[in-house]
Amino acid sequence: MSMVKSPSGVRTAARVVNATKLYGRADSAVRALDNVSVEFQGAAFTAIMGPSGSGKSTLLHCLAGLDTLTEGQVLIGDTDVSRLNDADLTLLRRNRLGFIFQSYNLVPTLTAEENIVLPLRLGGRKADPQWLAQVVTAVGLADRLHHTPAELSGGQQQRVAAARALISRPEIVFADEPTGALDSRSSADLLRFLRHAVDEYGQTIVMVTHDAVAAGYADRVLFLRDGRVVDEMTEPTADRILDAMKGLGE
Ligand SMILES: Nc1ncnc2c1ncn2[C@@H]1O[C@H](COP(=O)(O)OP(=O)(O)OP(=O)(O)O)[C@@H](O)[C@H]1O
Repeated sequence: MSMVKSPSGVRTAARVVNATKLYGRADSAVRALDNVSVEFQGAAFTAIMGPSGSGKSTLLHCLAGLDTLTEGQVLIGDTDVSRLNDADLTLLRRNRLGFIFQSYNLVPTLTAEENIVLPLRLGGRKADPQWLAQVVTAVGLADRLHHTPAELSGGQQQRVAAARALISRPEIVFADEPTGALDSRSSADLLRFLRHAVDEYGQTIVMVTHDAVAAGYADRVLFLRDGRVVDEMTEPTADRILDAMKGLGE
C-alpha cells in the first residue's frame, strides 16, 4: 500500500493541495472550492461539515476521483489523482477506494452477500472468507445474506453498502451523508460500525454529514464555509459541533 509518512510518523492517507473548483462559465462561475489545502490522516475518521453550498460534496467528490479540480492537486497515498487518465482513475476507485452514498446503489437482482463481494468480483478477486465473515458479523447482517435489497430495511441496505465499501480493505472509504436516509437507531448502528472499522482495523474514513451527532463519531471535524476550510475540531462532541456550526451561520 502506498502511504506517505509525515516527519511525525503519522500516515497521510490523502491530501488536497491548493484545491480550487469552479463550476460554470468564467463570467458566472461558482467557486465551490477556494484554494483548500488539507491532509487526511490514515486510520482516522474525519467528518466534513458546513452550511449548504459550502463545498462539502465537491471536496469529497474531487478527493474520491469522481470529479476534477480546476486547479491544485489531490493525492491518494502518493498517487497524484489529477494526473491519472480515466482508465487509471477507474482502477484507483475500484482497487483502492470504497464508497458509501446516501442512495445505497445496491444491485436489486443480487443478494446482500453478492452485493457485498461485487467490488472484488469486478476486480477479478475473491473475498477472504474470514474477513467476509468478520465484516458481515460486525454490520449485523449474518442472517440476511441471502435476501435481496427489496427484502431489507433501509438501515440494513445501508449496512450492506457499508460492508461492500470495506470488503476490499480500501485505503480510504468516502461516505457522503451515509445516515441521511436512516432513522436514529439504524444511523447509530452504521456509525458504530464505521467507528469500529477505524479502531479495530485501522480503516481510514472521510464522511460528509449535516448531522452533528454523526460527526461526533469522528476523530476530527473539518468545517467548510464558502469553499474554504474555516475551522477544525479534534475529539468532537455533538454539542461542541453544534456550537461551532452556529458560529458558521447555520
Ligand atoms: N455541477 C454543478 N454545477 C454548478 N454548480 C455546482 C455544481 N455542483 C455544485 N455546485 C455549486 O457549488 C457550490 C458547492 O456545492 P456542494 O454541493 O459542494 O456544497 P455542499 O456543501 O455539499 O452542499 P449541501 O450541504 O447542500 O449538499 C454550491 O454553490 C453549488 O450550487
